[in-house]
Amino acid sequence: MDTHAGLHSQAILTINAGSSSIKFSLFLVPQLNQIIAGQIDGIGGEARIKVKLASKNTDETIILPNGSRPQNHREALSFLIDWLHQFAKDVDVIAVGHRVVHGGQKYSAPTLITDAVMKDLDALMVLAPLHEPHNLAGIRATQESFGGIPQIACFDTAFHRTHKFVDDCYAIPRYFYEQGVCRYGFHGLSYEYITDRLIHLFPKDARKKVIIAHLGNGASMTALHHGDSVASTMGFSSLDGLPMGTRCGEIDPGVLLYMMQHEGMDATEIARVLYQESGLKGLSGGLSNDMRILENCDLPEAKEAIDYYVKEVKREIGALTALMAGLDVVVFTGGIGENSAVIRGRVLREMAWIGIDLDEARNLDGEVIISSDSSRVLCLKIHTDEERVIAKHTLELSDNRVVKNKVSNI
Ligand SMILES: Nc1ncnc2c1ncn2[C@@H]1O[C@H](COP(=O)(O)OP(=O)(O)O)[C@@H](O)[C@H]1O
Ligand SMILES: CC(=O)OP(=O)(O)O
Ligand SMILES: [Mg+2]
Repeated sequence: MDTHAGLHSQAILTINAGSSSIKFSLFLVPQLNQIIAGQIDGIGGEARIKVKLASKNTDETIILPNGSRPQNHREALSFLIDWLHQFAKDVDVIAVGHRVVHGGQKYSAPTLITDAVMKDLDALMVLAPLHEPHNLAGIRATQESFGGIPQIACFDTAFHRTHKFVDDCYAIPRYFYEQGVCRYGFHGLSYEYITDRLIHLFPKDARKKVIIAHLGNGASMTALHHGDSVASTMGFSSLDGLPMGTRCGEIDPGVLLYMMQHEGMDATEIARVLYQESGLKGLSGGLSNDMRILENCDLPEAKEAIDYYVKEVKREIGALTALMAGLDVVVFTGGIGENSAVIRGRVLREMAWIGIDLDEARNLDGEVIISSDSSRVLCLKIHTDEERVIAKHTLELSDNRVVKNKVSNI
């Protein structure tokens, strides 16, 4: 495989270590042309590496042979780094940017990673157990493999630090808030990318009252006014809000008390059920966490899981609209938001009362504008690109570091 990047081209590597996959990209500097985009998934099972080379404009999937299949994220990361050293040997990686899901209250912007930063992030691991441990493992793996080059953490929570206190707190004793028990909101890199695209594509609408629905394996929605996040459906952890592939979404805390008091479940068991056995998978009776499979299944449980999903998306659009006192634009993004005309269609048709007029043909064709020309609310489908946001911040911060080093060395 040849990246056609040219010998000793300089590039930024981005790593987005998720709950079940590791996404990676190489961007040439300074223009940030993406030369490789890829993903390792099926970690622990039949691991595959999917690669898209800009030079070929094709997707290639390599099913890893039995002996070399990574069994966990650590093995997958070391496999990925070896693979990159081999297949992108014409490229010099000058900085690595990482998606880090949780930045807590302290980190409201991308940050150059130091030992002190890693110590802070280690302490946040408990708040995002499905993501943060993998994010930090990714950082450690690239620190070992790429030596002293700058490593930048880009936080999912940072985008939401514009919320007012009442949109961030829970109605529990105030000292919990002081301890950091508050609504953080996630998927911020995706929201940042979509906000930039909106400003570029629809400058007159981008600063109005906007809801972005990031519907992927993890899912959340954010209300934006004047381009700033005012509220989001995910809260303290990545469990809250919409139902997800395997996560429950909003739930009465009384259910957790019931699980403890009547089922004798401890925190580890409850966490497993809420993070890994719930959502679409749980409601479909264990059928699948994948919307594609549920959409193509005739069993009533699959239908009910989709009905619940659609109901919750509508409910949250209503709630966020109420908080903004209006709605001008709805954007769908993420794996489900971008690819499922069924889900987009159902949500938008059933919300016609709010001023939405869906254009069925545009929706089926997956066009960017999916509402009719006479719709009061503009409805859009926009592909998200968290990796590009990471690369942009990594370039900015690593450039600064190079300049600073030069200055301090004089
Ligand atoms: N054509 C499709 N129709 C319905 N759902 C889809 C389609 N393609 C992908 N999806 C959904 O998108 C999900 C993955 O979304 P993605 O945003 O890539 O996930 P992640 O949160 O892991 O980044 C899959 O689990 C699947 O349910
Ligand atoms: C925070 C979160 O839910 O992330 P993902 O969608 O990658 O699972
Ligand atoms: Mg995602």
